[in-house]
Amino acid sequence: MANVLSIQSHVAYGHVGNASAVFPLQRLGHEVWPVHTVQFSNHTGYGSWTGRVFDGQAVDEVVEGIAARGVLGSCDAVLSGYLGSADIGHAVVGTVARVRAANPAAVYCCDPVIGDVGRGVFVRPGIAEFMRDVAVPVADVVTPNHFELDLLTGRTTTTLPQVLDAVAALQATGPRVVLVTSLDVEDTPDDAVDLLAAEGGRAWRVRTPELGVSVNGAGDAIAALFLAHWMSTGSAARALGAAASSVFGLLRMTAEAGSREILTVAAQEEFVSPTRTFEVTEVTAAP
Ligand SMILES: Nc1ncnc2c1ncn2[C@@H]1O[C@H](COP(=O)(O)OP(=O)(O)O)[C@@H](O)[C@H]1O
Ligand SMILES: Cc1ncc(COP(=O)(O)O)c(C=O)c1O
Ligand SMILES: [Mg+2]
Repeated sequence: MANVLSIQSHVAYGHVGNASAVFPLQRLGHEVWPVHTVQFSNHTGYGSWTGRVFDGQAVDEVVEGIAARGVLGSCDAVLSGYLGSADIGHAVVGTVARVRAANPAAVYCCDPVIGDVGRGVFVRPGIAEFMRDVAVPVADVVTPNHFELDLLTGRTTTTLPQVLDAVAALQATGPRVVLVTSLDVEDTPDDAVDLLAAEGGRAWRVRTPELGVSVNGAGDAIAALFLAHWMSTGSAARALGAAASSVFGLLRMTAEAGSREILTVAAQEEFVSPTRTFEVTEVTAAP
C-alpha cells in the first residue's frame, strides 16, 4: 500500500479534485495526504460557487508541517491536478523535489489540467505553458486528455499513428508513462470512448461505450486510479484496464441515477471490483 500526497482543488459539496481522487485511493487501501489548492463550495461547472483559491505559500506551509513530522521519506507518490495559478504550480514542483530528496524512489504523477475539446482552455493564462515547460518534464506519469495531449505537443492528432507519435514526443520531454483519456481518433466509433497508455516504447488501448452524461471529476478520479494501479502492478497496461473499468462503472451508476455529481461513494465497489471489465489491446504505429 502506498502513501500518496495529493495536491488538488477541494470542494465541500460534490466530487472534483481531491473530493474525487482521495476516496477511491483510500478505498483501494492507500493512505492519502490531501493538500488543497482551493476550497470551494462546489465545482465551477455550476457557474457560481463560494470559497477561495489558496496560493503557493499555503501549499508550502502544509508540506513544511508534514516534513516536520519526519514522514516525507515514506511518501511514495505526489499527485497533482487543477492548479489555480502558476504560483501554486511552483509550490507543487518544489514539493516534488523535496519528496524525492527524502525518498528517491517516489514518483510524481501530473494530471496536466488545461482544458478539453468542448470548453477549450479553461485555466488561467500561463498554466498551459507551466505544464508544458515545468511540470510535465519532471513528472514520471502524466494523464492528459486528448485535447491536452495536442496542446502540450503543439499538434493536431486525428489518427492512432499521430497520437502514438505525439505520445512519444511527450515522453521525450520527461515522463515515462502517459495515459491519454477521452481519445477520439478516426477509428473510434461515435458511441465509444478510447483511452491509451504508453510506457517503455509500447502502447495499449481500451475502448468503452460512451455514456449519456457530461460530468466533472471523472478525469481526477481516473488519474488517481491509474497512478494507484500502476504503482501496485508495475504495469501501465494493467493500470489502464483497471482504471478505465472502474471509471466506467462509476459513470454508468451516475448516468442511471441521473446525477449531476459523480457517485463516488455509492459506486465504491466499482473501485475494488468493476462490474464490467474491458479488454486492453496493444497498439503499434506499424503500417
Ligand atoms: N460520457 C462518458 N462516457 C463514458 N466514459 C466517460 C464519459 N465521460 C468521461 N468518461 C471516462 O472518464 C475518463 C476521463 O474523463 P475526461 O473527460 O477525459 O477527463 P477530463 O475531465 O480530465 O477531461 C474518460 O477517458 C472516459 O474513460
Ligand atoms: C475546482 C475544480 N477542480 C477540478 C475540476 C475538474 O473537473 P473535470 O474533471 O471536469 O475537469 C473542476 C471542474 O469544474 C473544478 O471546478
Ligand atoms: Mg483532466
